[in-house]
Amino acid sequence: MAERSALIEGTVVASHGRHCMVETPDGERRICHPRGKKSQAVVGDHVLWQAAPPGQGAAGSIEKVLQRRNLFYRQDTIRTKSFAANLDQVLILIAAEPVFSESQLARALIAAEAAGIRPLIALNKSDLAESFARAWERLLPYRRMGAGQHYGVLPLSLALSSAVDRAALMQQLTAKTTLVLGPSGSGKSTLINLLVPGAAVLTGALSQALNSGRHTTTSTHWYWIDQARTSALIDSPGFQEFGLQHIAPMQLAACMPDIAAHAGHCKFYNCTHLHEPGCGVLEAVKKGAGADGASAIRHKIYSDLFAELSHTRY
Ligand SMILES: Nc1nc2c(ncn2[C@@H]2O[C@H](COP(=O)(O)OP(=O)(O)OP(=O)(O)O)[C@@H](O)[C@H]2O)c(=O)[nH]1
Ligand SMILES: [Zn+2]
Repeated sequence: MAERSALIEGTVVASHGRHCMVETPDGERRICHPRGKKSQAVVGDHVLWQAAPPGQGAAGSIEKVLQRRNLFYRQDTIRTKSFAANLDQVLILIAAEPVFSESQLARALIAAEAAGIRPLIALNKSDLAESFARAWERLLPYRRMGAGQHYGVLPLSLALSSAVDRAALMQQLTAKTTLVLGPSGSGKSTLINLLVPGAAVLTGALSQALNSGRHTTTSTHWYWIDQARTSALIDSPGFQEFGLQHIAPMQLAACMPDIAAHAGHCKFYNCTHLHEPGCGVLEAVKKGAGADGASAIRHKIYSDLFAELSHTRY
């Protein structure tokens, strides 16, 4: 029987289907396959892997996925998509154009809250003055949440003011692992290329290695953004159709900080904030989007989601 080689620690830095690229602490990278269903890993996972026995190829095997600090995922009625594990924050990049879907933004933020991961919002293309002003206005409730140490919105002009944006982003990203999400066209590639010169070439090579030579862009990638390899960005597709089936309707309010802020004032402890008398949230909505009120649009997103998550529960 061939002697089993030692277990080596590593971090998953790319994944495609069942194939992973694992990086050791000293920066060496190796393609690994999971040993069984239990060792199915996602980008950001810390794993124990093993080299193949001599003469059996270069690919290693993932023997164990170490306990996760968190997992960012979405879930529709039939499928779960895991984006990445062990994150410090999720950066949601939207832009003045194309016009972003507030429902999609809200869903991603709720998923982050539910997983206990800090969300950040950045609004790109500030050079498109008129549409930027409109988008900035739409983001008022989210900018307000920023005042309470929550979200805040970082204005960017990635294609134009690169040095300024680079500094502003590095301030947020240094010494952290950050997942970047955003709708198509918001500037994700521009952002990655600004922080990781040569990223496109890197990604192409990784995708080819993992996908047996065929080029693909539908995988998740980890990039170091500093020499010391303490700050990382993870680029992942799949911002659309952000299912939240893993969240119970009664858990929703706690995942929306501006709604939660008023939920403590409700008459009933199990208030749904939809129709009850003496509801603190409904009273805040009546006051409007002022400083002590709540946004009607945000409450509409809340009630639509509440209905969606209630209907599909069985
Ligand atoms: N006006 C303006 N255009 C920008 C800015 N940043 C990026 N763009 C442009 O927006 C378009 C989309 O940028 P990408 O970086 O390709 O966006 P993406 O999010 O990677 O898009 P997908 O590849 O579709 O996922 C490109 O034509 C960029 O040149 C900006 O600050 N201002
Ligand atoms: Zn209530």
